[in-house]
Amino acid sequence: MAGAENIIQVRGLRNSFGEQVIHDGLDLDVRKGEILGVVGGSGTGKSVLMRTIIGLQTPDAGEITVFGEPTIGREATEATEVRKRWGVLFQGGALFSTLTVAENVAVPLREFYRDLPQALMDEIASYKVVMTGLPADAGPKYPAELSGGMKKRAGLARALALDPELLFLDEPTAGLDPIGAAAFDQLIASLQKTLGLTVFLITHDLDTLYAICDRVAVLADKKVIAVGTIDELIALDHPWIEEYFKGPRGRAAIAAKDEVAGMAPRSADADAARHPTEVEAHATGQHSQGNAADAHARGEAGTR
Ligand SMILES: Nc1ncnc2c1ncn2[C@@H]1O[C@H](COP(=O)(O)OP(=O)(O)OP(=O)(O)O)[C@@H](O)[C@H]1O
Repeated sequence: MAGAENIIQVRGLRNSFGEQVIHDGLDLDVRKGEILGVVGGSGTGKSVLMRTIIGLQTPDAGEITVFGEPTIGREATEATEVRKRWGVLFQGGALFSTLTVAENVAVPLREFYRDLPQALMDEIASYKVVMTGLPADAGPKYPAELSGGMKKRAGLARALALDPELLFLDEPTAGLDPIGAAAFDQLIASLQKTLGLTVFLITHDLDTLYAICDRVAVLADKKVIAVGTIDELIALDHPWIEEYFKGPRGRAAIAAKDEVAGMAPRSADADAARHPTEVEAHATGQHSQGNAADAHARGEAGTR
């Protein structure tokens, strides 16, 4: 993929809240048409990174371009054209509880296309509802009437309202049961393929990483310490990465993936050995996260 077009480019990003430095010298490229998984221990700043890329958080320093347009320090009104080209599924879905599903989906349409006739807005909303696998009668329902999985789908329908080219997903499968999570993974993969989307996907879910991500970016030590395929990452000598992918959950995820593929069980080491790394990594050997992977896996709500 050398020379692939970067849809998102982050350089030298620094974010802090008071004394707490979240990112320092963070670089990241997201390539056109890929599903990039973003992982890291709790509090490493995955959501803050996403919020900064989409312009909801102003960093102390750094440069970010999305579709070649700078997003930092621009008023929402200035960046309208580029904002229309992405959709966001926030953690937990972030639906407006007083609006129906269809009204939630119509929110971005109202924001960007005020003059759109109501009938057309309704039609687009119903189409997006069905597209995300919700029953057609989900449109008039309120979020409180939906299951967790349905809420995620409604949030995804809203994220797709403007036919985006780029999708930001913040922990889309958190809190879903394994079957619901696997179904949601497949929905993302099939939408990505059908619509040719580029996807920035924050997750703690190893099954999601194995099932649908083309590459994975690892956040630790205030930076993206490595980016690559899982095989490439596993081949790196970094304690957090090793523990994350080769810990109990990592091994279970590999076994599940192999079972789906009808392959004999193998180990993460064997996986890595098949692909000697050429990772585009900034693997630095810094490892202040220590046992974060394990702690993270234990504390994570995802049940897979
Ligand atoms: N608006 C804010 N004001 C102050 N601190 C904040 C703010 N937003 C985030 N933080 C802090 O920044 C750090 C990174 O938060 P963030 O939500 O990005 O972590 P994360 O990697 O997404 O974590 P998790 O995996 O638990 O969701 C945390 O310590 C958080 O408390």
